[in-house]
Amino acid sequence: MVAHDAVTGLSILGATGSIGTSTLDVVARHPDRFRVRALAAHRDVAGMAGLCRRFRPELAVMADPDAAVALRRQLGDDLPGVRVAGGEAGLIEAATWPGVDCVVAAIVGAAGLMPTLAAARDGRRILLANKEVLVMAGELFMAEARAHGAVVLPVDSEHNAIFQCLPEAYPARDLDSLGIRRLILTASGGPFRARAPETLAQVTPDEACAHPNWSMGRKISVDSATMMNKGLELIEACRLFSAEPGRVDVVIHPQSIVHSLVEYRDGSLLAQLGQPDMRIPIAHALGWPERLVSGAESLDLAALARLDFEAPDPRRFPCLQLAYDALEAGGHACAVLNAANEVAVEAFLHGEIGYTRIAVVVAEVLERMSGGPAAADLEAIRGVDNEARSVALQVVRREAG
Ligand SMILES: NC(=O)C1=CN([C@@H]2O[C@H](COP(=O)(O)OP(=O)(O)OC[C@H]3O[C@@H](n4cnc5c(N)ncnc54)[C@H](OP(=O)(O)O)[C@@H]3O)[C@@H](O)[C@H]2O)C=CC1
Ligand SMILES: CC(=O)[C@@H](O)[C@H](O)COP(=O)(O)O
Ligand SMILES: [Mn+2]
Repeated sequence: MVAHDAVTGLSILGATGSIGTSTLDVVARHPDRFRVRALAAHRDVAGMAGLCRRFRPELAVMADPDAAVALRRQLGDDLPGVRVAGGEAGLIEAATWPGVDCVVAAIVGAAGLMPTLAAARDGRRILLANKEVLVMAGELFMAEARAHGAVVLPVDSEHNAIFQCLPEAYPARDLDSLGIRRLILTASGGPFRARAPETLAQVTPDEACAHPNWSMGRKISVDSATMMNKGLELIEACRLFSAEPGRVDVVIHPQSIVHSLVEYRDGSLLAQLGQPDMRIPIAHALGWPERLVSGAESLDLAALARLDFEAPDPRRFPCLQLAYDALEAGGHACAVLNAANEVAVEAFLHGEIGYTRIAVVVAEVLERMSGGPAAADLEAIRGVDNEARSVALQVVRREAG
């Protein structure tokens, strides 16, 4: 076992969310090992105030400036030592706060791009849950991380599973030279895996968010239902592991026990299994290369009795096909896919469009913006993201009206 003599300073971006809460649950089990120095969220002032009282960070950031004012007021005289900041500048401050060794990137959506990129440029260790960063700006982000010596550890359960199944020589050697034939992402199939397709137009946001195995935020839960989540994860895998799209496959595994697999050239498949509990990949990434207690229960294989696998049906899950199409189109298509999906999911969650229209909106935006070159820099990426959002909003308004 590698000995550790220093306390690891943490910054948790998205601290009030599902990943943020699971991270803090693991961290609280290791008080001698971690010190929470910075926390950031959007506008959940009560949630953040509670975390500040419990973890006493040096910095607390609310992305919404009004929420930052409310947090300062709520903390009152109790915690004068906590600096409160707001806005995107505050998020970047949290990502680069002094004494932070490790940044947990767990903001949902494109809002996480700037702070996560700032952490990469500052050479911090990044525990990456925020897959949208890799989908919209994966090439730039990974290049910046490499250039500044930032280690990126995947928290997304499938990518963390793959990382655990790769040999130690990764990433110094590429997948081919390591004898790797395929990366296989498992997908639960979500709450509508077996539902009659003709009834899907009527499903409610709460039904779409009722994931059969995982408890997660609402945006990723809808993505799991449409299987856009697996599409985003396909792109995430290509970018994280420098894999060509043809080397990454998706298989439906309804139990979410096998979290993903690596197939080697000799035909061996290595898999990581565990309870569907995000504290496992989070603890793996927090402790890496050591292993930490996560709080997750052991897996009783005999009680499980069976593990099932099936091929995804592209007619039931058009969003997965759209992600394959965007990868194949290249250029700015993945950034367009991500932005259009964020707008469409938000519109569905607010009751503005039906569930089956999410794929329709994304497909139309991809078609209208097809053929654009890869955005060369951050400004260009933000430009594509903005344009795709405004095209998506036009489509949503037409659909809703
Ligand atoms: N949940 C899971 O099990 C998994 C999640 N992921 C990924 O992790 C990320 C987080 O997911 P999850 O925890 O489920 O999401 P949640 O919705 O539960 O939490 C989102 C977090 O991000 C914060 N946030 C939202 N918008 C902004 C913004 N504009 N600026 C700053 N902070 C913001 C929220 O703050 P506030 O509470 O104040 O709104 C909250 O802390 C996503 O990218 C998801 O795809 C990946 C694998 C598994
Ligand atoms: C926990 C996690 O990593 C999620 O991304 C999960 O994989 C979602 O489940 P689906 O397989 O249904 O997308
Ligand atoms: Mn996942």
